[in-house]
Amino acid sequence: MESVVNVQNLSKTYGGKSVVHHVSFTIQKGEVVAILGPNGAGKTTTMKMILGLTPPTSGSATIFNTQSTQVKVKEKIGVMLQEIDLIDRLTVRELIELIRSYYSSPLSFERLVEIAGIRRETLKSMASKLSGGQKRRLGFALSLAGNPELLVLDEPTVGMDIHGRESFWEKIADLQKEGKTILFTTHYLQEADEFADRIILFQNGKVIADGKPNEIKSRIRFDAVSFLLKEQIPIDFLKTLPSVTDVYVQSERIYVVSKNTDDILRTIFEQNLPVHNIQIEKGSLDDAFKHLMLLEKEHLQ
Ligand SMILES: Nc1ncnc2c1ncn2[C@@H]1O[C@H](COP(=O)(O)OP(=O)(O)OP(=O)(O)O)[C@@H](O)[C@H]1O
Repeated sequence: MESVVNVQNLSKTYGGKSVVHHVSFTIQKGEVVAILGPNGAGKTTTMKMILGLTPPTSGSATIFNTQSTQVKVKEKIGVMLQEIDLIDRLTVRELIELIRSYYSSPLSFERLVEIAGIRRETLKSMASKLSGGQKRRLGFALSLAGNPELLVLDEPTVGMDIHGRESFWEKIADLQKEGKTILFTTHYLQEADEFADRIILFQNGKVIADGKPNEIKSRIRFDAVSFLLKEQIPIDFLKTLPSVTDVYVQSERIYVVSKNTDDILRTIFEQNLPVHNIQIEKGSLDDAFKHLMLLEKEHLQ
């Protein structure tokens, strides 16, 4: 198989703070891969390092086995970042034509307008005056202008309405059938699950799981025992119990995350811990993912 993106031990530090930490993965031709994780997990920074827009502190990233800053690679990549800077005083039509003119074999104007779902009446509008959703569509058209082999999309559906999202994902599926490789970031588990062949799960700048959506979903599902404290006691020792993967506090309730909730209950009773209102949480997938997001926020504070 042909490797399209190759990331080896990639790290980025901003002002002494590690935001991407020894990340490695390879993406093969024709894969649709989601980089999934909560806000601030390091998804955009990783993407920018892959694209050569931000230099890594250490490690390396290549596209088609070449540094992405080289022109011959740029011809093969289409990119849509979160903030779309649109040149002032150009209409949508003029901007699409301008970007097409940079490439040796661009997609036709009509095809771009059709794929991106841009309405005919929008073509005469000033690009910089478009709504958020319309800007995203235009950004999608521009990313495809050069008929790229690799599409890199940062949070592509933010700001799109439900119909916009549906048609966007249909087009992505069509592009995959044409053999294109697609890498996108998202913080929606559902989006990654439904539309990617593979999910690379980020947390706190690290890859914590990498696999097919079903594998990832089974990784993040969790059970927990939760309780309130009758009196303040140190709870850190709970983290050292063999089956425990996490202990956190939310609205005064202590959550002890473990695949073996019986073990936790036994410890509570054997040690006669001053707790009350004990609950067994059999987390749904959505809860598990929200939990992951919440953890991220607490770690950042
Ligand atoms: N230029 C920068 N200078 C300093 N810190 C930065 C810079 N860019 C990103 N960061 C920090 O790096 C961390 C990771 O940010 P990044 O944008 O990569 O996360 P993300 O997973 O893409 O999140 P989001 O979904 O919010 O874009 C954050 O804590 C962010 O504040």
